[in-house]
Amino acid sequence: MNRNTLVDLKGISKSFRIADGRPRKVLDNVDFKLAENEIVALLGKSGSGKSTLLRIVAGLIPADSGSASYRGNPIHGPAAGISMVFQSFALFPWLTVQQNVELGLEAQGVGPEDRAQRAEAMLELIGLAGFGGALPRELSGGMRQRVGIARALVTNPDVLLMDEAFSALDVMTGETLRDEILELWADQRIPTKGMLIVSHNIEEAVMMADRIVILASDPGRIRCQYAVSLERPRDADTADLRQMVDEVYALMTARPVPQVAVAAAAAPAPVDYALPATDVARIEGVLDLLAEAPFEGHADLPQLAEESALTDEELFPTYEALAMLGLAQVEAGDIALTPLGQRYAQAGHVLRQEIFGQQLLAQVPLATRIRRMLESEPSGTMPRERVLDLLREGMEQEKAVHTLEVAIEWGRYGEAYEFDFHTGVLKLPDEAEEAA
Ligand SMILES: Nc1ncnc2c1ncn2[C@@H]1O[C@H](COP(=O)(O)OP(=O)(O)OP(=O)(O)O)[C@@H](O)[C@H]1O
Repeated sequence: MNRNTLVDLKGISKSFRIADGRPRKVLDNVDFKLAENEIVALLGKSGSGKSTLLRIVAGLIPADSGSASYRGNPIHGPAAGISMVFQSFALFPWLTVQQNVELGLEAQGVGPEDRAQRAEAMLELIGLAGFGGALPRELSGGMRQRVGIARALVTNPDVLLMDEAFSALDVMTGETLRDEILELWADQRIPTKGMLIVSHNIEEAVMMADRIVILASDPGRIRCQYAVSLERPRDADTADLRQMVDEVYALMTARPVPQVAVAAAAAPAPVDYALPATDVARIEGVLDLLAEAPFEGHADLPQLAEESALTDEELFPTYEALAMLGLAQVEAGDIALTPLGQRYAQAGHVLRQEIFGQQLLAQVPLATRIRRMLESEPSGTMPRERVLDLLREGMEQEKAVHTLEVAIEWGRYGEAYEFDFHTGVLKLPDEAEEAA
């Protein structure tokens, strides 16, 4: 084994049982190494298995197959050299700050005096001197996460894992904390030799990591890697860094939007594609933002993200929806309204609904299919379960339910079909029923 390898994952696969008892593969044959002196960020869509991968490295859950080792030793349960910081802070509310930080040391059998001293020193290092006696609820979110970080660092971990450690904090607090950790790392004031972080925030990944690993979804696989060869400390406003953020955005959006059949096609269109997790309000919000100054219909994705109040996790499915509906095109880290998208931006409510419905039926096979099924029913109605059964042939229950919810919201807005939430029945819109 290479002496510099801290964590080595080979052929890792992991499935979870989903609601209907069927296994769902979350990670598929993942090979990954974390080397000494390296910070690696894992990026990927929600559900691509990033946290699962981190939890396998932390020894919190086992892989189904493949091998996971830390410094050459198989990982079977939490290893003494590996610590984790959680998004939710995961503090014990009834323990003081000092007691929370001491917990990790207690688990390692460190004596009370030594524990107290080390916890105090760590609290000082992390900017919490004097707060040892406070309870978590008396602290702000940023300070609570400092406690979470102190608890992870007090054991002098060789490897630090961070699962969206800053995403529950406001932007400024998150950035300050992130920069402080990077400073401790760069000045070698902590003995940590490697970090593996999960993030939803592309800029955060570029600011922190030496290497970014992008996971594909369903099941999670390593899709590509990106080296961030910039000196530290990094400045978010330099041209080099912006360029890299752009490139990572481009990689994240490189997924081809499925080429879909039009409504007039003779064969029923496939409906095994999960619809993006977004709603009409977001779709129109992003479209309006894109249409306005300074973008005027064309934007660099990171810039658009900065201007919008949405997270990357909310934006990506929305871009996908805009592209699916033929209202925008996403290419190489840029998004541009199509001529139809421009028209949509200028339209009033009624015309918007009309364009939405027309595009939905022309571009989204599931909507077309629902409409055809309704048209072939003498009553012009059917229970939602019929669509769910159809969706379940190609995807698992959770995704099928979610996809149907999206299809219903979009379909109701575009007046492609109606839905009665009390009875769970889908129905042709009145005018279509009269025409049928
Ligand atoms: N203990 C579990 N039991 C069943 N399913 C699980 C469990 N843990 C995770 N999953 C499922 O596995 C998939 C991957 O989850 P994971 O949290 O690893 O993804 P992620 O990429 O970290 O997502 P996010 O960015 O939303 O946190 C999800 O569909 C999730 O619902």
